[in-house]
Amino acid sequence: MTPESPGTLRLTGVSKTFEDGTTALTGIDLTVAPGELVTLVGPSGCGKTTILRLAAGLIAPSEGELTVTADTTSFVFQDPTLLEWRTALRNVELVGELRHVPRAERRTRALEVLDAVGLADAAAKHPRQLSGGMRMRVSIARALVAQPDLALFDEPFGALDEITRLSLQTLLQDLFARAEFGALFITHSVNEAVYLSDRVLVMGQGRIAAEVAVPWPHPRPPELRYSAEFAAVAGRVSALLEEAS
Ligand SMILES: Nc1ncnc2c1ncn2[C@@H]1O[C@H](COP(=O)(O)OP(=O)(O)OP(=O)(O)O)[C@@H](O)[C@H]1O
Repeated sequence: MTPESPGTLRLTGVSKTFEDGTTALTGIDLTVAPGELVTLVGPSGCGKTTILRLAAGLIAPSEGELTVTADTTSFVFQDPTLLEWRTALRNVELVGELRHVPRAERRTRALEVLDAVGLADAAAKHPRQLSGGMRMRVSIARALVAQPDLALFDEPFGALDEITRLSLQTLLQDLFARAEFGALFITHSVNEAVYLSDRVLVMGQGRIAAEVAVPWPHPRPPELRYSAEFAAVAGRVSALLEEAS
């Protein structure tokens, strides 16, 4: 068997039953290839977060095999979890500090990434001085400054208003097109899943019920979301979601 390239996540026949007897997942087969963005959509309680927690190594499968071949894995959650007493810049720099990257180098890199997420002018601000969308941009910058080959996103835009959400979707897939990290992304929004990902996995209760390939290369223009071809793919995902629920 050849070794997997960095950025690969693979679950084979994975099941998860918690200590209280709840079976959250049964027979999950899932692969995220290097540089591929895969989304999971499904009704509340179908097991999306459990898959992400398995991938993050926070919990172990009850059955089956899970392999993560990544030098660096980053996480982005719905709550940006920033340190309130540090500026945006110093929140992003923290990753380099923990890795003992020399000060000048980590500062330069953090400024570059803040610029990439459109926050160059807000580097000196504290989290309380930032809007919800700006805080999420800092959280994304903190994830990307580590130069991950795999990134795990647990509904990062779920708490944001529609306009902010659309602009962060555009930003994320631009960053994705440039950095080419592999990603597993959870969302409740079918449009978000189709716009961002290469493949949408539709979940039913504890299992993957269907898969839809999304044909367009990254970066994708924001207007794609208003086209007939986009509506056709999103419609297919919605129908499968209804069937699986
Ligand atoms: N630690 C735990 N102990 C027992 N049961 C759990 C635990 N964590 C999750 N579950 C159960 O596993 C199932 C799947 O939960 P999970 O959080 O993965 O769903 P989800 O699809 O992410 O839901 P949502 O969209 O609402 O976030 C649910 O029935 C949940 O109650």
